[in-house]
Amino acid sequence: MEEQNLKLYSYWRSSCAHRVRIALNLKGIKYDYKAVNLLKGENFSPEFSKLNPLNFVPVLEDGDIVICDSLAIIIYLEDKYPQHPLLPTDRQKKAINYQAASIVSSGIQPLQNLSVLKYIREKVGPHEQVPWVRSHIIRGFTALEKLLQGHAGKYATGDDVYMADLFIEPQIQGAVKRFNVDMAEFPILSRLHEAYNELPAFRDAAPEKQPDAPEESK
Ligand SMILES: N[C@@H](CCC(=O)N[C@@H](CS)C(=O)NCC(=O)O)C(=O)O
Repeated sequence: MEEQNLKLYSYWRSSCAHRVRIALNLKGIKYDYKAVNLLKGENFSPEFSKLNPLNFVPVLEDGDIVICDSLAIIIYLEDKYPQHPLLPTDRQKKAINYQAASIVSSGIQPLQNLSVLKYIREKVGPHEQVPWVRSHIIRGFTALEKLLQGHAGKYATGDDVYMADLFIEPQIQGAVKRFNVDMAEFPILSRLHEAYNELPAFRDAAPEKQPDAPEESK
């Protein structure tokens, strides 16, 4: 692992932080893990608000440089650390990686984050939370299956791991573990999920492996 002075503000179960953890592991970059407990509202502390006025994890600190948002962080890491490229050179495959990242990061995850769930729980009703999230996951996964058809190899866009994979796996883990989505409907995604599990960079980034994961999740 390459020695760096990077700090990653993360929460064990955050799928957005999970994407960045995979990128750091693939590139072999050591970092300092700063736990931010979202359930305790630590993301709304004055110190954290200074780092990210949107009060979301992940945040990456690299000396004086502070980057909020997993996609921005991943692009920053890609620029700074060329090892293990996260984008293919083929233009079409590159575009598929951008689309997959966007389907997850704007079409699925924002609709299931804690603030949205709290709003639904309080303003609509607690029973509406899970059906809401599941419907958006299923819609996004259906689009991903179509997008990857004819392009997926061992991984999302061929036989190497790229950006799409970093977004897909944390979303599948959340879908299965937290929202009980039946992956049988999504054969490509199910196959990818199995393949990621073989890779140490993915295994070590998993929520239950993080220092702030509660004992019962391990
Ligand atoms: N677009 C942002 C979204 C960040 C985000 O939604 N983070 C979630 C955890 S995955 C969060 O901090 N939620 C806290 C909340 O909803 O209050 C990214 O990709 O980093």
